Parts: sequence; C-alpha cells; structure tokens
Amino acid sequence: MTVLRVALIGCGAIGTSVLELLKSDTALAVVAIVVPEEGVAAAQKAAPGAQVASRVPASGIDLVVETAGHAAIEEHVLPALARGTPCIVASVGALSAAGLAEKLEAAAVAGRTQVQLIAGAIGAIDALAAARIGGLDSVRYTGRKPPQAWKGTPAEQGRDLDALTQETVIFEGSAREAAKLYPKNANVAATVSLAGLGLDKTLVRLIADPAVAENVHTVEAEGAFGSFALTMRNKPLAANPKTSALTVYSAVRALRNRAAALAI
Ligand SMILES: NC(=O)C1=CN([C@@H]2O[C@H](COP(=O)(O)OP(=O)(O)OC[C@H]3O[C@@H](n4cnc5c(N)ncnc54)[C@H](O)[C@@H]3O)[C@@H](O)[C@H]2O)C=CC1
Ligand SMILES: O=C([O-])CC(=O)C(=O)O
Repeated sequence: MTVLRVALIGCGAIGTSVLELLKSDTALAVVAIVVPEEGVAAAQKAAPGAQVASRVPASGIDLVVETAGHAAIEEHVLPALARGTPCIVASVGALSAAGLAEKLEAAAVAGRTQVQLIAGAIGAIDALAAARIGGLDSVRYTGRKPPQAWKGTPAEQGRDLDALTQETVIFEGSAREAAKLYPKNANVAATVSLAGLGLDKTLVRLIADPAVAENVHTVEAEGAFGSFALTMRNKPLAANPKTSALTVYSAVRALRNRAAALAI
C-alpha cells in the first residue's frame, strides 16, 4: 500500500488532535510538522517521529494540511502549492483578504495541483455549493458561542464578557468583515459564503451567549433549489474553546479521502 507523506502546518488544538487520530492510520504518515519557534517543543512532544521545521520541506511530502491560522496560508500554503504539493486548508477565513483567493488559485495552477478548503466546523457545504449552481437568493449565517470563546477578540471592546447575563450580538455584517475581524472564530462564515453567495452578500451575525456551552452554528439558505435551515451544536475542544471538535474530524476526513479508493 502507498503511504501518503503528510506535512502538518500548526500543532495546536486541532493539529494535536489530528495527530492523535492519525496515529493508527496505515495509509497516512505525518512526516513533518511546521510551527513557529515557540511551538517546536510542543510539536516534538506530540509527534516524536516527525521532522519539526519552520517551512514545509521542499521534497518528500505528498500532501499538506494547514491547521495553524490565517498567516500560515501566505507563509506556507502558497509556496507548497507552487511547488506542486496539494494542500488542505482549515483557515478558510484567510481568503477574506483581498487577492488571497486569486493567489491560491494561481499557485495551484502553477504547481498543477489543488487547494482544498475543508468544511471544518460546519455542515451542508455540499448542499449549499450544489444549490449555488441553480441560483441562490439569500444565505444567512449565525455563529453563537459562550462568552469565553470570544476572549481576545474585538467582542471585548466596550463590554465585560464575564459579566454577560444574556445573549449579545457582537457583530452583524458581511462574511468578509466577520472573517477579518474574528480570524479564529469566523472561518465558518467565510466557508459558508465561499460555497454560497460570496463574502460580501452573505449576512453574518455573531453572538456571545452565556446560556450555551457549545458552539452553535446556523445556516439558512433559499434559492431555486428550495430552502434549508441547519443548526450545528458543536462541542468545543478542551484545548481551545473557540474551536469545535468537528473541525478536527473534518480535517481527518479530508486526509483519509485522499488515501481512500472510495471517498465520501
Ligand atoms: N474551518 C473551520 O471550521 C475552523 C478553522 N479554524 C482555523 O484553525 C486554526 C487553528 O485552530 P486551533 O488549532 O484551535 O488553534 P491553536 O491556537 O490551538 O493552534 C495554532 C497552532 O498553529 C501554530 N501557528 C501559528 N501561526 C503559525 C504559522 N504562521 N505557521 C505555522 N504554524 C503556526 C501555533 O504555534 C499552534 O501550534 C484557527 O486559527 C482557525 O484559522 C479553527 C476552527 C474552525
Ligand atoms: O470551530 C468553530 O466552531 C468555528 C470557528 O471557530 C470558526 O469558524 O473559526
């Protein structure tokens, strides 16, 4: 059996969980982990057999998976694509930056390869992207998380998140703006919009809600296909309350599908 040699970019809450799930995988081997200097020790501990590097190695890698954050797309994914290595991306919100989607496409064309944006913490991306072909009239996305998940974000400006006693809308606007302002919390807003009506026409609401313990994502779409409403109640990862566990499973699914003879 051919074993796909994987480079993992980022080794935080998602990356370490991905490593754990892939440990017993016979078709995929994480041979390199790309992290900044401060992440080297944690990466070495998480995968003692892998090479820990500051760049994706130029050879010996069949597939790259990014679970690091917006900056890693420009820094690591673009050069890997240009060299011809296929890349799987979790930080989809990075594509809200002007010109980055075009740069990714150009790099993939130059490398004769492909960049895959995973669904991550949200479902129904297949239905939405298919519905778009018939024509969509409206797509609304609401992201609701416990107050602690909004720590370290602009949601803290002018309010004490610990003191919230009722649900509070912290953002209302376009997916482009949401993804830019909340790079660790609104990747899903970007994914929904890229699959549907685009970054500027997708209506986004972000809510801090002391009554929820989960990350609750809602998508409502209408178009020529009919309509759907989806609600996900995602368990957050213990290592990062901003991030849903489903994101890990979505990344592992994407990796396993690359190695599988029958993909779903
Ligand atoms: N598509 C989706 O549904 C979701 C996407 N995400 C994306 O995944 C990212 C990672 O999430 P977590 O693992 O929870 O975050 P985390 O903060 O726990 O881990 C981030 C890791 O990436 C490393 N890192 C940071 N900047 C880097 C760079 N420029 N190059 C290489 N490594 C770098 C850090 O050292 C750390 O190991 C988020 O920032 C977000 O962009 C997160 C949740 C859902
Ligand atoms: O993991 C989640 O629930 C969603 C998330 O953080 C994002 O969209 O960036």
